[in-house]
Formats: sequence, C-alpha cells, structure tokens
Amino acid sequence: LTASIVGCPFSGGQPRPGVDQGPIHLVEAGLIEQLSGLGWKVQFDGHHQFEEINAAADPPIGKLKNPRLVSRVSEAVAKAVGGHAKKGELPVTLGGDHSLAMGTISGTLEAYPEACVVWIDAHADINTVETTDSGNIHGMPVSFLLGIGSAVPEFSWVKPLLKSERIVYIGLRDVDAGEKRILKENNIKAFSMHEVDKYGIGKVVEMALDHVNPKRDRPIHLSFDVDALDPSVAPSTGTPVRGGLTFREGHFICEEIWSSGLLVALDLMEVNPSLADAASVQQTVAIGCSLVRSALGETLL
Ligand SMILES: N[C@@H](CC/C=C/[B-](O)(O)O)C(=O)O
Ligand SMILES: [Mn+2]
Ligand SMILES: [Mn+2]
Ligand SMILES: [Mn+2]
Repeated sequence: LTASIVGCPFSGGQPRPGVDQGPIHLVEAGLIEQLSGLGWKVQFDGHHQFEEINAAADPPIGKLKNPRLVSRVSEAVAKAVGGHAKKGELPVTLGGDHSLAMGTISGTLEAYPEACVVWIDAHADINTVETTDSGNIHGMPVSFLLGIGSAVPEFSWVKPLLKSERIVYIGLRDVDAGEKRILKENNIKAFSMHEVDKYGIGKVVEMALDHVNPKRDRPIHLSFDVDALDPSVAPSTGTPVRGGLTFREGHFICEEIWSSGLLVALDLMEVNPSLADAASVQQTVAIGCSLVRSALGETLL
C-alpha cells in the first residue's frame, strides 16, 4: 500500500500568514517515518511550489480574495491528487488552508466518481459567491464542488462532481446564516457538536456513514480541518472555535473511517504553526501527525 504525501504550503484561501508552513512542520515532525513504521510505502517528492501571483494581477472578484491564485493552486492539487489516486495510491494532502479541498476532492472524484466525502470541521465551508461575508475562499470549497452559487469563470475547471447526498459533516458549530440556509435547501446531512454531545461520537460516525455510504461500498474521502477539534486540543489554527471535538473524538473518527476499509484519500488541513507559543504549536503539529496515523491504520491495541 502506497501513501503519497501531497505537501501543499498554501495560505491564499484565508488572511492569516503561517498556514502555508503547516506541511513543512508536519513532515519535519516525522510523519513520513511514522507512516513507514505502520508499514506504508510512502511517496514524497517534496512540497509543492506554488508560484505567487502579485496582488495587482489578482484583484478580488466580488468579495473573493486571491481568486486566480486559489483557483490555479487548487487545480494543480486536483491533478496531483487525481494522479496518485488513479495509480491506486492513497493521497495524503497536508495543508495549507481548506480552500485546497476544492482540488483534493475534485481529484478524488475524477478517480472515484462514486466516492463520498466525510468533512470534519467547525465550519461548513459552503459559502457561495453570494453568501460569503469574508471573501476568504477557505470558507467556500464545498459550494464549488457542488456547483451551487453563481459561476465564477476563473473557477470553471471545477466540475460539479459532488452530489449533496454524498457529503456529510461532523463537528459543525460555527456556520454562517447563509450556510445554514444552503445546508437546509440542499438537504445536506450535518452532525453538529450538539449531535456529538447527544449521541456520542460512535453513533454519530455510524449515522454519518449510514447516510453517505449505506452499503459501505463507496470509497471515502476524509477531509479533516484541525479546527474541528477543541482549541484546547489543537490551538494553533486560523479560525479556532470553542466547544470542539476532544482528542479522542477526533481520533475515533479517523480510526473508524480506516476500519471501514474504504478510505481512498485524506486531507489534514489548517495547521498554522505560527499562531501560538512553541508548546502549543508542537501540540497542534503532533496531533496532526497523530490523526493521519490513525486514519492510516494505527490502532491502540
Ligand atoms: N464561515 C467563515 C469561516 C470559514 C472557515 C474556513 B475553514 O473551515 O476552512 O477554517 C467564512 O466564510 O469566512
Ligand atoms: Mn505517485
Ligand atoms: Mn475548513
Ligand atoms: Mn474550519
């Protein structure tokens, strides 16, 4: 089994510097050796180099910030992830901000048209051109993947390959008004922290998979935004929100998805190693590595 590390030093989907350093810190913390230790053949041909576009050449489109840069980077990521997936490798994309998921999930769906998406996040990341307040495209990737909201020519490469019944959320607790409307209108299944409290993480993961993968016969793309975890657990991230998943709840999701035997692609996003003191950064990077290991088969016994 080959895991292909897709290191994406990219921060253009959001305003806080540093998240582009996430992949470097995860690899430097020994992630590759850790995965080899689990028996994986690990491919890593260096972090992607995304050349900048100077601001003058990339003015906002409506509210959208860095649109041409975000589009071009995600398109490159789609090709990389799709290429690895088509060769039967398991792409492990290290972010970088969550706008990259426009690329990773496009790549996965090219290779596995029947794949479903399990999105772990405090946020729904489903704002459209019409509903976004911030214009930060890391809050929008799911709308592009679904093909909802008015089209933006610069993003015409993104095909609406994702169906709303093939995505499920766990961990939501900071969803914009417009996003709440979109989730309802599109009947998108979402397990917020309320449901996690009410049913427990075990039942929530079971219900989530029952929704998107009832016969457990569909490939799974797991897109994990570390801000789904409580800030006390993963402090060094750009949009922290209190009342998140515990260390164990986060790991349980990864362990359970692995044990389904259906994982075909993983994103570990929004580790920003520049937002906290050294100990908190180290803690966040370490949990990032730990979640990847759990998603790739590390067990407690
Ligand atoms: N909903 C907010 C926050 C977006 C958060 C994105 B993240 O989940 O990728 O961190 C926005 O649209 O700006
Ligand atoms: Mn490869
Ligand atoms: Mn996100
Ligand atoms: Mn988030």
